[in-house]
Amino acid sequence: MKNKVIIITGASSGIGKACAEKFGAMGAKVVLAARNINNLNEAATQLQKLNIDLLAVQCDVSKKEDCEKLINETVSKYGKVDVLINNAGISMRALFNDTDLSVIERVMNINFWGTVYCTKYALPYLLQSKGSVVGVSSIAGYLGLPARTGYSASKYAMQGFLDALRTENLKTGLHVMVACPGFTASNIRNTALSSDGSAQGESPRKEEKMMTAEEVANYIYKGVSSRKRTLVLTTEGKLAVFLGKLFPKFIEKQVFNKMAKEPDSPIK
Ligand SMILES: NC(=O)c1ccc[n+]([C@@H]2O[C@H](COP(=O)([O-])OP(=O)(O)OC[C@H]3O[C@@H](n4cnc5c(N)ncnc54)[C@H](O)[C@@H]3O)[C@@H](O)[C@H]2O)c1
Repeated sequence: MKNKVIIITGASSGIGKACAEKFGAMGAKVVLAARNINNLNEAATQLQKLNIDLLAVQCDVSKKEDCEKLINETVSKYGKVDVLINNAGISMRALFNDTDLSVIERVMNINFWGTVYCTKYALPYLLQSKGSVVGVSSIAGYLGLPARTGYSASKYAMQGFLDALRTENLKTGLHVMVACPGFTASNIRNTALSSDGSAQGESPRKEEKMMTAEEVANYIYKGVSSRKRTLVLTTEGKLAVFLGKLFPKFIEKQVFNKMAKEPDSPIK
């Protein structure tokens, strides 16, 4: 990764920040993209202390013009793009029947459209470098998770988009990877949207028992380096994806029962 230029969206926390640290530590030039300027500056300061060569760009991935600016500023500073990691994401927890449509739209705008916009503007440069596009998806992109209709829809859509892009580019040298972490300790469950669009403000799970963002970043780093097609990161996840294809009704029941047991679950 020495001197490769890596753009990471949602890079001020969790998996995105851990990826920035990992790729930066391996000699890459890292472009941090995040919405909140204070969080972005804080992450940039921490990474600069590790002597990582970086550019910080304020970017709300749900806005086309921000994504275009992100790619333009990257190319102005570094002259190329080698890897784009579409990591920015938001979740939700509410039954569809109770959920305001604006919640589903917001989740789609960030998780799906954010990926499409960034990829669109970066693609000419990625084709030149025969680089990599990564989508940080989820098991929710393989299985329809209850109380996560918008989240599952956004990750299925992201995966469909990236799978089609990969097929379209079989002869161009572009590498496309879908990474599906299992439960990973982060803010994603705290910031998940409720039925009215407010943040949940708490996690229904024991975060300390989950994979760490650093572990996920190591897998993503290895996946990009060896140009893997997909990464499903936990044994439980691998099993669920595999069995979900063979025995969909059985897996639906398992998923329902498991998620109905979460302390604040709306599923009955
Ligand atoms: N943590 C998990 O259990 C888990 C599991 C599977 C997949 N994922 C996926 O991993 C990715 C990273 O999530 P995380 O777990 O590190 O949580 P996180 O909340 O720490 O990271 C998400 C990042 O995206 C940013 N973001 C949200 N909306 C944005 C926008 N409009 N523009 C730019 N940035 C925006 C957030 O500010 C945050 O920095 C997400 O796409 C998530 O869906 C997480």
